[in-house]
Amino acid sequence: MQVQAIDLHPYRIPMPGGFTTAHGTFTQREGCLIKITISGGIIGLGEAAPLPDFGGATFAETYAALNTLRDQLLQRDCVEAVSSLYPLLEEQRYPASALYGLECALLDAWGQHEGMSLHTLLAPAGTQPRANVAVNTVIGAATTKAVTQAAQKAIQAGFDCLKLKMGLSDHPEEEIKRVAAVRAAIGPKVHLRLDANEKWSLEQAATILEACTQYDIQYVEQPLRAFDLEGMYQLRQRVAIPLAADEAVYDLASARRLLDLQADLQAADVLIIKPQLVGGLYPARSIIQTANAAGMRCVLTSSLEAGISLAATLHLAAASPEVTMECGLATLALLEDDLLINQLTIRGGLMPVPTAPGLGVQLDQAALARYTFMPSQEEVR
Ligand SMILES: O=C(O)CCC(=O)c1ccccc1C(=O)O
Ligand SMILES: [Mg+2]
Repeated sequence: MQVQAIDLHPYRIPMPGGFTTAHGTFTQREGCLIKITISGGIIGLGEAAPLPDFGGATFAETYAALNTLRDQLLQRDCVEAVSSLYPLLEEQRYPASALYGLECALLDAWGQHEGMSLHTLLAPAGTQPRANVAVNTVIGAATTKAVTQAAQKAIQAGFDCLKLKMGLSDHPEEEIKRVAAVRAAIGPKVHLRLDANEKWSLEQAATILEACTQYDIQYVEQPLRAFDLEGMYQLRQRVAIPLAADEAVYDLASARRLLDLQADLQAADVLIIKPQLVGGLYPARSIIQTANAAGMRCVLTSSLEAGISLAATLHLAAASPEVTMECGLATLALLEDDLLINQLTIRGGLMPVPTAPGLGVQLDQAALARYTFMPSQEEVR
């Protein structure tokens, strides 16, 4: 199982409707598709899609790192190559998304070689991976009317969990009214979570969340600035709605810091984990297990990447018995295309996990060709 070739394919996929957070609007997604060929002609797929606005490296840094790492992995045994990535992650020498993309491609190849699907490979001994993962949809529209309409549409499509983007208005009363309108539109049973993307001050957050307690909020993502862990701790004492750290989990070390604080200054009830940021499926799994042992819950989400990396996160969610809340994986529809031949589906709020060996997905070469772009000289270096 020797690594024989590593091919890199930078892609840029438009996001026709955009994705607006309190940080701004994504209108396209850039990443690098990774194809790793091992002996026997098996090809593993991975995707390095950094999120520079969320603490990740830039595309240029990630692409440069992939070019360097490629030379280090060629000719090595596939399993040994996977293990060689984790010390590099600990040393923080390379962007997390580069290491994750390579891990994913190597695990896909390994899984195919073993005839085992990734969720089976990843499932802890003695546990049975799930065949489907419950997912939430995200709603972020300009007006309250558009938001409630989108919420109703999502329910009709079968979602049982909605995430509402907040922080888009400067007036706390408008934010509260929006939550009230959505809860009224979706009825009492559907799970409702909020995401403020760091927009609020401690006082604003306390005002809005106290008023929203009556609307049965599952949790609120990142009400305060990513670095304000002390503020998060204080807010937790003041409001009953569980707080989730999202932007505060921008790499593996930051996730561990939140877990370390758990004992005395607990800054979050829930950790939002993105494999692209924490640097791999195994690192993500170790965070999930440590968090679970410490009484903190984790939710896995996409980084708005294409279907290859999204499928990998889906496999991990299916293989993580500790992850019981809906995962943020309903984001492929935001992209113009997802680079897969058989696209991942969502029915009744559930995403079926591919069952074929490895990732179980097939690359759509024509789609990749459509979205391939040439990085500048500087990025190739
Ligand atoms: O969590 C989800 O439902 C989808 C993923 C998501 O919202 C997201 C994806 C990339 C960057 C930031 C965010 C976010 O939580 O704002
Ligand atoms: Mg978030």
